[in-house]
Amino acid sequence: MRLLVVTAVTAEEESVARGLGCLLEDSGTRPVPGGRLRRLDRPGAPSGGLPPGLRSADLLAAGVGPAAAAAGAAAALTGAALAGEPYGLVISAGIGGGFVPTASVGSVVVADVIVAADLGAETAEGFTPVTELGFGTVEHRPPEALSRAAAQAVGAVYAPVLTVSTVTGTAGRAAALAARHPRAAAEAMEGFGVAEAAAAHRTAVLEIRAISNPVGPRDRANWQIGRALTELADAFGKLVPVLDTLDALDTLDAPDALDALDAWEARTR
Ligand SMILES: O=C(O)c1cccc(C(=O)CC[C@H]2O[C@@H](n3cnc4c(=O)[nH]cnc43)[C@H](O)[C@@H]2O)c1
Repeated sequence: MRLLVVTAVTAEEESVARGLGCLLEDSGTRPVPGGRLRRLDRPGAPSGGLPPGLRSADLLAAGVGPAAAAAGAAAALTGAALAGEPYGLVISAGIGGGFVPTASVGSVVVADVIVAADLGAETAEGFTPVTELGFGTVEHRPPEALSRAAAQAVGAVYAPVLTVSTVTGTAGRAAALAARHPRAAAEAMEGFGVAEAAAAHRTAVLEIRAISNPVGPRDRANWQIGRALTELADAFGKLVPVLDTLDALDTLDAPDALDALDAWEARTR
């Protein structure tokens, strides 16, 4: 199974690489339009054949925000498909803000749903999501059994992760988001962009966030970014055994990847 992990910045990419390092070796970089992929490969078996399971991971630091994330993920997914090496799974990963008390600083959240929380219109009655205006979508759902297994392996909170274009900086905004999304555990700025690109390629998506700060009044000096990056690396280390079971996606083209994942989910239930 080939994996693409999209982060915003290289510090997050480095954490993911450290976490996956127990299984995969760094084999350099590959260009993609607008950026470069860092390739981690699994060493071949002595016979020259590759063992089943997770074969490689491409890591992409695509920039901050949903637009940069979508553009980067789409370029990588398209490049891989054209090269005849489509990805079986895309993960949006990085640090994020946690809704207190569900997700405290230092905890990890795996999304059961990835929500575009500010994609819509402001009206006299308040915020209206774009779907109520007759357009598009505001939610992407990761495969349930896979995301649940990932959360369990990592010891993560399993709950909605919101994607916003503006980091929440007031108690009022935090309360408004929590009222609209009472189950939300985290907010970040890239998940929905990555999920849109994955959906266009009919490829499964996960989002994993290590919490660096509470969602609420802006207190940038107290963001615990180093701690969150360590937790992110730890989470990817714990995720390896789950990713290693996804060999069913190995030989399939992207259009079939979701069907293969359904089959995997049926087997593991
Ligand atoms: O100094 C600020 O207030 C500020 C404004 C915009 C962006 C930033 C960043 O540091 C980028 C945020 C980066 O990290 C993720 N992240 C982390 N915590 C949060 C949060 O509470 N809300 C939204 N995003 C967050 C995000 O995914 C970005 O990649 C700082």
